[in-house]
Amino acid sequence: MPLWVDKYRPSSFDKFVVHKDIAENLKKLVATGDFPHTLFYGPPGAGKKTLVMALLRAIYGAGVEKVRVETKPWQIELPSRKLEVELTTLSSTHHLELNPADVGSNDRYVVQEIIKEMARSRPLGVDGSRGFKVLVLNEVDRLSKEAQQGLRRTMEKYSAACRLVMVCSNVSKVMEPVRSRCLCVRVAAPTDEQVMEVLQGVAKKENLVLPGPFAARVVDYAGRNLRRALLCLEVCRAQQYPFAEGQEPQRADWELYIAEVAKNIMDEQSPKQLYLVRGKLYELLANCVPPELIIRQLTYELLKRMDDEIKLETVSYAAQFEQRLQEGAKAIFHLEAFVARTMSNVKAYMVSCGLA
Ligand SMILES: Nc1ncnc2c1ncn2[C@@H]1O[C@H](COP(=O)(O)OP(=O)(O)OP(=O)(O)O)[C@@H](O)[C@H]1O
Repeated sequence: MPLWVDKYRPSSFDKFVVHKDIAENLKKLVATGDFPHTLFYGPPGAGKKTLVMALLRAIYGAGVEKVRVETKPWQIELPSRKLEVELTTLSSTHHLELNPADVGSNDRYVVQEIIKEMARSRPLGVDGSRGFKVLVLNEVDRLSKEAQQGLRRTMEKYSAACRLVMVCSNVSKVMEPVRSRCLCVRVAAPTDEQVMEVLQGVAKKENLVLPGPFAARVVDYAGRNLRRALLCLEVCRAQQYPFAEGQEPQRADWELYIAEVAKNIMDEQSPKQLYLVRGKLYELLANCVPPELIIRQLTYELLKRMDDEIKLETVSYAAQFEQRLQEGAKAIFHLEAFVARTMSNVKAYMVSCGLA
């Protein structure tokens, strides 16, 4: 049984509930018979992947949905040595999808090699004209600078044989020369009203009665992330149905853990407490919670617990340390520095109020 997020993903542009305007424009673009390299960017759960899938379907028809998942080694000839990297790809006869950042520092070779290989096997159109294949690259914001430079060169060289469709959440980490060679499509987070509309649509198709106050709580919990909203609704459905008006969405374990870290920071500000919090941050990282998500969620939980006077400063430091996180290598340094700075601010504020 597919999850609701997959089951109710609109497959064609006409069925879109949100981003109808983008869908309409892409539809017109495809109708011209060609389209440029495209870069979709926007926050998690905003609907980027759904747009990419609908775009592929609009170009090639339902055939693109018959995909093969393969993990195969790629042999890459370098001037000095032979390199072998293993990469998982998802492909149909018309397109290939991959996550080049998964191969770490070898990403630059992978990007060039795969595009070259694709260009070699250029498909024929139904009328005998030479068609093009689409290469979908996910998380291009995680690609190294060298890989992005390679991408830019290959994009130009093979533009007749293949089109790139790139997806990322942080567009500022994609270099300007790549961005300027693409049609950049901003996929904004849906509004709370739109998330509600999607939830109501799914509830209707599943024949569920969705009480207003409960639905509003799910929307609030989702924080304008459609995937989160749908997953939450499905979990709640499994836990208790009929839904109760006062039913609370179940929060994930990592979220509860971060809430506990925020509580630790607000309870005591000392080197000993910082040491305790460091252990918990390591635990989160070891469980593959992305550092950017940790800092964002931690800030959110801290704001709930602190006085208005220090909120602005906390947000400003969170932004500063998040940027260092993006630029630096060791996430734990920046996370811990943010915690130490917050503890220091909270302590100074309490002293100034005569509370400590
Ligand atoms: N336009 C839409 N109308 C209705 N539902 C949508 C729409 N776009 C997305 N959804 C629903 O939201 C879910 C999440 O969307 P999607 O996977 O496209 O997000 P994303 O931006 O690619 O997220 P991430 O960056 O985290 O991978 C989809 O599985 C689908 O069910």
